Amino acid sequence: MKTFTPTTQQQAAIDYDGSMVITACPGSGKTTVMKEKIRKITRELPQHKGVIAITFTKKASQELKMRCKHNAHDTKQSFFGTIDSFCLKELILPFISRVWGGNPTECKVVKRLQNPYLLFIKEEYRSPTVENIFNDDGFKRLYDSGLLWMNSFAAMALYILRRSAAAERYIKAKYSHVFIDEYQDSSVSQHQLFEKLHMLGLTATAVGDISQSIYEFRGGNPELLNGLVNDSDNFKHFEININHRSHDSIVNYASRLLEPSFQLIQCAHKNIFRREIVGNLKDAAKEISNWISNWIENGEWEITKASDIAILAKSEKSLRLLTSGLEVNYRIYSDNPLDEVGTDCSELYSHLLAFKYGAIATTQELIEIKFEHVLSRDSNIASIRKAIRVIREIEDVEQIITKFQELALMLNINETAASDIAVRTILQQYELIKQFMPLDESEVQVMTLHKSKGLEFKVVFHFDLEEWSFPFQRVENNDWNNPIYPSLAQDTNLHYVGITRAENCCVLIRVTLRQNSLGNFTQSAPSYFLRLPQLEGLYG
Ligand SMILES: Nc1ncnc2c1ncn2[C@@H]1O[C@H](COP(=O)(O)OP(=O)(O)OP(=O)(O)O)[C@@H](O)[C@H]1O
Repeated sequence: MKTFTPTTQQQAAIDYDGSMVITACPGSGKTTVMKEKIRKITRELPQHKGVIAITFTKKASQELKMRCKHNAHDTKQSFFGTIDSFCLKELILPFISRVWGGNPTECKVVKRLQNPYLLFIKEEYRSPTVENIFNDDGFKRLYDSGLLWMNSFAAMALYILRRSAAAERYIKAKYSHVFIDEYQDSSVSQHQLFEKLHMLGLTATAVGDISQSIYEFRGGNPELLNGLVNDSDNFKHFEININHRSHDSIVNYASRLLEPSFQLIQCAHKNIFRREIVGNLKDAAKEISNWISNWIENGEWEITKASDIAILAKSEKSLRLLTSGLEVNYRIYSDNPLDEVGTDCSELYSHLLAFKYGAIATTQELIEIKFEHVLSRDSNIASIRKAIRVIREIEDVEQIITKFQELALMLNINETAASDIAVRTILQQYELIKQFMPLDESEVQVMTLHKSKGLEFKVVFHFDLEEWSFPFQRVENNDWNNPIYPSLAQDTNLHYVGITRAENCCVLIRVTLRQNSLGNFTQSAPSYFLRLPQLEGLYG
């Protein structure tokens, strides 16, 4: 991490006390600004109050929490977590029984709805809104059947705030501020919840970057961030637009990708390169393995360890082919069989594996992530701790699964079959087990472009830059000569996110042989992204 003296832009955003919206380019220090603001605010708050700090991923929230608490700083009653965990822990579990009766702690949290439950609701909402909850009694039927559907959490939280004065009083009494990071990926209901919290009197801060919007397919809507920028009566707009992370030549390239008339920054060197490698992704991996080994050995690009280097690609399939040819130590962050199950049970099991293999370091950390709400209704903490600790001591696969099932039962999860099978698969493959171990600095980091969001590396290798690989293409009406790019704007943002992860060097790679959907290798053409005229002359 570089030493941090706030710039004038950053300082202005840190100092402003009212509600605000911060738009920030990659590497501009928005996470650091949020941290400084939270530390400043919590210093002044009485012991019984805190701020709500919402981030897009759990990893980001752990990072923000750690940075806010640095040097034993007391964040008081502050909440750090994702929007879903905020809605669940602070509104749904404590208050839903006041509006719908029943006992929410008996309910199961599910990520995906399957039949017959899918039939309870009028349509398969991508991201339900509070209006949907008012107009579709299927949501209450789901709850009455013991299900809490994650996709509906923000809308349900809003529904509770509209119907329960006690919930409103609780939030107003406990929290003074709300922060939401990565606002460009917020859904309509998350946006409405943010506005509701603001209306309740909380000072509200939204932080985001339209150009880093990459989750529209999941209901994210970047226009909501623009809406706040234009709402100058309620939100003062601050822009932080200096990229402190990437070499100026990388900033030039990335900025021109989005804005062909971007005024270039003068720089003596070009640290962004295009390379064409003959062969397929496996051949390319062999070739870059040599470059990587040499660069690590000679400390090129200020690399001090292998984990300073990232290999990014659009698809998981490409990553699998790539890693089959890599001749350096690496860690792949791919979707594992538990991610594919996608239930509350699979999520619990992922955390249990992370504890077993060390990515979650302590029993306390695991309890805070997964068991907190159980403890509030049943303080049998000693037996939970004991059950958790045993996980690290056993090696037999079936014994491990039995222990996982016991812990699942403590969270009212009875259906474990699909996750049991996934754990069996993971425990048979060292590469999958590795995902649950703490970061090893001797490993190059391999992941999809989506997973790289928010991260930074000294060197980035960006693959999949062939036509048909990235951006996504589709043929309509059998017109093979004029395929269309149906998600060009989001794909351009994703390419931008990938490039701007790099601090000192970014290598854009096209392989000459591309694997098609049938698994065959065919001659490739350069990606649309490599043919943009505004990028000519900007790479080495
Ligand atoms: N004023 C500054 N001076 C020097 N370095 C800075 C400054 N502000 C931020 N940085 C550094 O720039 C890098 C990017 O900061 P940070 O991760 O907070 O940016 P971000 O806006 O959250 O990025 P992104 O949106 O791309 O994830 C970090 O290494 C950080 O230490």
